[in-house]
Amino acid sequence: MTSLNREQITAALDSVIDPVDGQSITAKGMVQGIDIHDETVNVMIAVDPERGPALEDLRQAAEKAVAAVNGVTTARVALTAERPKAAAQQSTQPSQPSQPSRPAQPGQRPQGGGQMPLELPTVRSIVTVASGKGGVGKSTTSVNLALSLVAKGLKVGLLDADIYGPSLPRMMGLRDAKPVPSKEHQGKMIPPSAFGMRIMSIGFMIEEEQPVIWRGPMAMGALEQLLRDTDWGDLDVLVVDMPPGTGDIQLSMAQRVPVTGAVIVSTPQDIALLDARKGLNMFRKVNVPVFGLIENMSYYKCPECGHVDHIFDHGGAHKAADELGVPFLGEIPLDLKIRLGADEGKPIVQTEPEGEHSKAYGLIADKIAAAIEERVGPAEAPKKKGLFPKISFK
Ligand SMILES: Nc1ncnc2c1ncn2[C@@H]1O[C@H](COP(=O)(O)OP(=O)(O)OP(=O)(O)O)[C@@H](O)[C@H]1O
Repeated sequence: MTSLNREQITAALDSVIDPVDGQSITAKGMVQGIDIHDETVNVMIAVDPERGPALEDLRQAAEKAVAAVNGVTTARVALTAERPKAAAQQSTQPSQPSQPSRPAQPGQRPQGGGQMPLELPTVRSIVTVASGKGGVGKSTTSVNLALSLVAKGLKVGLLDADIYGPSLPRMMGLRDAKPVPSKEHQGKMIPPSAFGMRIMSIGFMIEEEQPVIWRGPMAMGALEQLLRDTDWGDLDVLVVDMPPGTGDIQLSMAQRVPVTGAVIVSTPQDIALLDARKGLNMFRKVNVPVFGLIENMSYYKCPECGHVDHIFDHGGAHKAADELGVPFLGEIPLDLKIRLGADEGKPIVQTEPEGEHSKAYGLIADKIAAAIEERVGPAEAPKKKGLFPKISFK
């Protein structure tokens, strides 16, 4: 069996012409994502929503071109609509048509391929939490870091972009919660809140046990919709729990979302670190600043006697960070309380805010907040401790 590659698909799409100006859709940067799975190829093409209905012929031509590639048995092409700037602004803030004092996209950077980054005018900064592979504790870290940023007085939102295994509804104790349509901002959803944060997850739309089979373009489309159609309110920082790995979805996510900075979570094992390096390279490729590496499950401290055991090779992430020239943000121990808290919807930073683990998360959050401030300036709202209601578990 021949294995397909992106070059073959891109070459086929070169021949698909946009009738408006006679240019190839690849040359115009309209091809947003190519996802190859065995002999199935999914392609996403970004179009102006005004033109969407008129482009069915173009979509079919692209599908035909991809289907004709040797080895392709199924070709699917989807059109994805990018809202024009004015409309996006209007639907987010109908009562305040312009806000010149605040840059809409503080993390905006030059994009390759003519792709437009998404507009999120009420979000000052976006920090993605990524990992080269699954199961390293990326979601647990995202939740606890987001809570540490809340504790610093920042307005924080949390997006679960882990479409393969959305775990934030469970980790935030929001299993039965659902977003509700916003009365104020038409077409937007108000996401559930917990611990002073608005949280959006694909998990609110699907059952946790239901396997998520969508791939590439479909997944990216769903993610974009989650980001764009959520009423986030004014945020200092949106923390995005990325899907694990460094595939197409992660890449287009990093390209399409105006990310202020990325943090990479790794466990100390070598293999995970190799994956972390891939993650780092991915962000570098698309010019997203990497705020640094976090080593999770770094060591085990016996709760009885205080003895510290380095179950996995300790310090690998620190060494790798030095070698790769990115900051090492800190280490989080392997601890039963962290696991139980995450799995029971009671994150440790919330339940034990003064505990040593919360302090470890807090120190990392300080570095992230400083890195954000360096890029987008200080938070606009005066930092107030206790801005959000304190929630305690009985
Ligand atoms: N520091 C830690 N100490 C103990 N358990 C942890 C720690 N960090 C994460 N875990 C546990 O490890 C498991 C995987 O964590 P998590 O879901 O956060 O990983 P992930 O990288 O987001 O995984 P996936 O990519 O599969 O979504 C969970 O059961 C979580 O409670």
